[in-house]
Amino acid sequence: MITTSPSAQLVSPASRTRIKMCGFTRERDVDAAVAAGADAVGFVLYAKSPRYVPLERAAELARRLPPFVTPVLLFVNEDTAKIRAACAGVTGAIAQFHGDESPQDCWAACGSEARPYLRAARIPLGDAGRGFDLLKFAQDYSQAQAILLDAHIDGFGGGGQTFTWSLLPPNVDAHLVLSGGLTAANVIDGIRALRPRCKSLAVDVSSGIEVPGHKGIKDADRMSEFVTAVRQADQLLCNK
Ligand SMILES: O=C(O)c1ccccc1NCC(=O)[C@H](O)[C@H](O)COP(=O)(O)O
Repeated sequence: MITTSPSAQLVSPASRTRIKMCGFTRERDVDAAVAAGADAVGFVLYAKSPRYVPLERAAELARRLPPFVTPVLLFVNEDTAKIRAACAGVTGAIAQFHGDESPQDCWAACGSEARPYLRAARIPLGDAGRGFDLLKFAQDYSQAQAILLDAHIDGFGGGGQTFTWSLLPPNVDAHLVLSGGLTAANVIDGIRALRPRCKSLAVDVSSGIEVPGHKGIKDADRMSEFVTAVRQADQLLCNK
């Protein structure tokens, strides 16, 4: 017989928020992310990023992943042939396009090979976010597995900044990944604000699980705290 404590709550599968952690460079951090409960682990293949890892290194780190934890390869305006080769070199990888890639670029690199991909929507900070047409973006990139919402910053991504979630449209016909400046302290608010607006919501974090001032170096405690906060959000929404 299975018993639970009186306070234990079952989380329905539909409300388990998937978690992607991004910008890994070290073995121990990948292992800690998996131990903490990450569903996906991202590697930045953009040479100008402080979190850049060459493809061979990304492949080596990704080989540590157990089944059902997905490696995600990040690209910024990369050549189609290089993207295809990179994805082929990392078993089970999906791609994340974080630059100015058109729907046709994404399709040529991944869609035509039936490989899932995420498309980043870089949303202007503050009130300027009002001008971003997410409905059109989601329609334009309807072949993407999900639209990853990030803050528009110099350097494309990993900036640790939040955009204004409340300015997003109330109904988006897409799977969304909330990203940009998430931490254990704000992710519950983010999930509560966004989950009702889309088909499904996952979250993505990089700076918020790092040792402060050390890009690409992750902190095991921060990763655990982040996952704990996401699970709290799931419980809160489950009980509503
Ligand atoms: O992380 C980078 O350095 C990076 C560079 C260029 C393009 C994308 C990059 N990261 C993308 C991510 O998926 C990050 O997780 C996302 O931007 C959120 O980052 P943060 O605000 O630091 O949590």
